[in-house]
Amino acid sequence: MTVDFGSGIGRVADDSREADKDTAFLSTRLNRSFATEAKAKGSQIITPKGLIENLQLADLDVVGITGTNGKTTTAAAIYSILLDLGYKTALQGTRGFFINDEKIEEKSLTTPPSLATIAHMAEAKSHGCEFFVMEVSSHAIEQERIEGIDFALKIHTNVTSDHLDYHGSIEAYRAVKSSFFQDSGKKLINRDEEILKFNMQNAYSYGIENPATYKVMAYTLGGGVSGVLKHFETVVPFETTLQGFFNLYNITAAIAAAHILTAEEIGEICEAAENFGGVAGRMETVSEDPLIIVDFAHTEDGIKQVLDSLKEKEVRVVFGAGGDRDRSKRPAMGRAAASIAKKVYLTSDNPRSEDPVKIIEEIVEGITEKEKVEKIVDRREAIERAIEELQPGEVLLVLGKGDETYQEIAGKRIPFDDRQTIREILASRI
Ligand SMILES: CC(=O)N[C@H]1[C@@H](OP(=O)(O)OP(=O)(O)OC[C@H]2O[C@@H](n3ccc(=O)[nH]c3=O)[C@H](O)[C@@H]2O)O[C@H](CO)[C@@H](O)[C@@H]1O[C@H](C)C(=O)N[C@@H](C)C(=O)N[C@H](CCC(=O)O)C(=O)O
Ligand SMILES: Nc1ncnc2c1ncn2[C@@H]1O[C@H](COP(=O)(O)OP(=O)(O)OP(=O)(O)O)[C@@H](O)[C@H]1O
Ligand SMILES: N[C@H](CCC[C@H](N)C(=O)O)C(=O)O
Ligand SMILES: [Mg+2]
Repeated sequence: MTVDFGSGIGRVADDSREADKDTAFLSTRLNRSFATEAKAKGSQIITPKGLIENLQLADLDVVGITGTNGKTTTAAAIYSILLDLGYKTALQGTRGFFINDEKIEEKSLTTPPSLATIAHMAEAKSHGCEFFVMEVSSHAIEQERIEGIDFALKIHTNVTSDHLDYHGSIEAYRAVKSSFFQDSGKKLINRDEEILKFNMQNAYSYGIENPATYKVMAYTLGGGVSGVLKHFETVVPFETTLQGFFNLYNITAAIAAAHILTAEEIGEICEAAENFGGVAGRMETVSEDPLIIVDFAHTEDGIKQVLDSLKEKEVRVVFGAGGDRDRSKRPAMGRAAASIAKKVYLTSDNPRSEDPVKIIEEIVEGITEKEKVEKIVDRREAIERAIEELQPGEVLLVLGKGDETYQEIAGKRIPFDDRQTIREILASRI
């Protein structure tokens, strides 16, 4: 891509084929081998650090959130709190790019390539933003898409298991996540998890079970996650409309982050947190009666967390697993769902170039309670069957796609939205 930053550095490209004497070449880990070619075309070579300096972005406070699950939710909560407190803020992540409550770009990657992120940072600064909240994926850490960014705060949500196809092993995945936290900058760590290795300097922590800088002393989950937060001598209550125990971690991390980043009173921050309504497609109640919830759980831990948070109810689950993605998570997802749910309807979730029937079989391999399984390749039919069989008092969970608006089959994106599909099926039954 090429970005025109205007007067000063002017045009910058991260592809040697777009570089010339008027277009500087941003040299990164991914394209360094093409720098000689760009130079030969008369292009000035610049590094991400050099570009950030040139654009004078140092006073933009960048907040980076990483972890297997909860990045989008925690990032959105921080963004919402900071905006509510009156700070101009930008948000970059899985759902796209936003500035001061306005959507600027549609979703692409969770962490875009270096040049795109720096362009977003420049845009945020030109809109007067003080904060730039971004999700940092494990791919981005490994590929150094975040090179040159001096983070004001780095946040850890959790490290369970995903993307092992890319990283090769769970050890390699954990090492990549840990590598993000080795510098002496400010960091906020989930104390209830012991997987992450981090530099203790400037480390703050949050937790529910273990002693932490920001510690949840008591909580309730009914009707929305609420609790009492203790920070040294200060004890403050907070209330939210978020569903699920795991969201207690996300909101606590967000409150702690806002407190570390600003000079605001923690009580004010907790009040602002109450206005965060959650993220589309994450524990989104699509229908109250019958109770049907759509969630983006697409890992073993995500499924476990969502089911655990509804354990007082009988639950039916519709889900699949993505094609051309980590295959090792498929049986584990099956096991997690079938060990708690009354019935699982296995279906397609972006099979991409793979055979959806084979993906379903790989999920089934992890399930011992085979009598609980029904396989329906067509996702709409699977949802239809589950709604048909849903008994009074039960909950239907439709997992994996969240706010996605397509189903990717054989390289084609076909419009499909779980929430809309559920509404259509319910409407046709009246
Ligand atoms: C596997 C993977 O992550 N691949 C990423 C990688 O692709 P690549 O290494 O194949 O790129 P490449 O084509 O070799 O080019 C490397 C660089 O050389 C440059 N180039 C290339 C040719 C040339 O002649 N001259 C030249 O300068 C290219 O412009 C590019 O800058 O570098 C590209 C440019 O930065 C990325 O767009 C691409 O992401 C692909 C599209 C992708 O799907 N990635 C997914 C898996 C991903 O990153 N997902 C994560 C996690 C999702 C989550 O859990 O939330 C994400 O952050 O979204
Ligand atoms: N703190 C958490 N711990 C465990 N699971 C969580 C947590 N927060 C969210 N989840 C589960 O993970 C799903 C995805 O949440 P979210 O979109 O916030 O994560 P993410 O890390 O951004 O995911 P992705 O990498 O796919 O973009 C949720 O729908 C929920 O099922
Ligand atoms: N960030 C995740 C999202 C997975 C969502 C699920 N619907 C799928 O397609 O597997 C990934 O790209 O692996
Ligand atoms: Mg995300």
